[in-house]
Amino acid sequence: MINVLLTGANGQLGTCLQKKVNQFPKISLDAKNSSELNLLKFDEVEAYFQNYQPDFCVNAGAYTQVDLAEDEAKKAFSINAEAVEHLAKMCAKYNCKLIHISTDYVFDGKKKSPYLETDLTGPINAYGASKLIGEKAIETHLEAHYILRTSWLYSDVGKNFFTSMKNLLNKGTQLKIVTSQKGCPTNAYHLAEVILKLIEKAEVAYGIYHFSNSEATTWYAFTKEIARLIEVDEDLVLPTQHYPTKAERPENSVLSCAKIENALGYKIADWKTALSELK
Ligand SMILES: NC(=O)C1=CN([C@@H]2O[C@H](COP(=O)(O)OP(=O)(O)OC[C@H]3O[C@@H](n4cnc5c(N)ncnc54)[C@H](OP(=O)(O)O)[C@@H]3O)[C@@H](O)[C@H]2O)C=CC1
Ligand SMILES: Cc1cn([C@H]2C[C@H](O)[C@@H](COP(=O)(O)OP(=O)(O)O[C@H]3O[C@@H](C)C(=O)[C@@H](O)[C@H]3O)O2)c(=O)[nH]c1=O
Repeated sequence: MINVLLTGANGQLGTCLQKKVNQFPKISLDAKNSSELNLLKFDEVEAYFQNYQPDFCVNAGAYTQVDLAEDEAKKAFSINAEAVEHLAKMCAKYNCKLIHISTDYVFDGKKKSPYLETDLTGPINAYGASKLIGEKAIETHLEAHYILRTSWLYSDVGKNFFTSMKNLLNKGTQLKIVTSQKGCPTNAYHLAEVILKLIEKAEVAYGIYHFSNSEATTWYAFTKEIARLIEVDEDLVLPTQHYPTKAERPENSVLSCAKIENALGYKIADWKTALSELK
């Protein structure tokens, strides 16, 4: 068996991983939520590694509130950077491979084509900056790492863009949604599957990988498709060039995902197909 520690287990991705893992009989997942294993309690994290010596750690724990991070930067950095640095050190000390999740928001969004893993980063908000420092800490302290950058993650679990829009549309709320940001929505179950395949496959080269569903869209077109799928009036979704938010978002969030497709021999689904699975 491959013994895997899952941190942040009650979040969106953590929940999807727990629902998917039964399709991977060689993987034994020890799922810990934030109260069972708080990444900020460094002694308790070390005690876990000392006692259980997992083969892999999947870190699904993070501070993910993009706008609030502008006012709570200290908190965002402590979870997304300092706790991640400690986790990487523990993985190095106890010979554990780390799969860590990062974001399209490490880029400034000015590039005119999809972002490659090797492209220059340049976050334009506090959340993105905190996630980038987390990435750098892993690269500094641990060779045996996979950093999976993903974008626009959604599912039927908890509060995310898909569930929020679906709830509002079902109540007949008129929505104004931005057309000025481009990206690829990612079904969190697909990301969970890729993570589990990565663990199972074992010989994939360490480093940074991008993963999202394919075909670029906008938040507006994504929301229109949600409306179509749940069979509410699509005219409830109106386009807007600007939607005021505390944090700035990158204009281009599209990630090039060929590296992971080739490494895993995995055919990435397009975002509309992936979305239709959640109907
Ligand atoms: N959501 C998105 O659109 C995207 C997410 N990502 C990245 O993907 C990963 C998963 O995101 P997602 O599942 O959506 O996020 P969620 O916000 O749904 O889940 C994050 C989880 O982290 C937990 N957590 C927070 N602080 C700690 C801590 N100190 N110790 C342990 N756990 C903690 C939270 O627990 P609690 O609620 O109890 O605090 C929560 O369960 C994150 O790394 C995120 O940055 C990347 C791109 C897009
Ligand atoms: C609610 C709402 C948002 N918007 C805009 C605001 C923003 O520019 C865009 C996306 O909305 P949100 O704020 O919900 O999404 P946001 O929190 O920016 O989502 C991000 O989360 C983090 C964790 C990531 O890592 C990113 O990949 C990305 O998924 O849509 C509208 O245009 N109309 C609306 O009614």
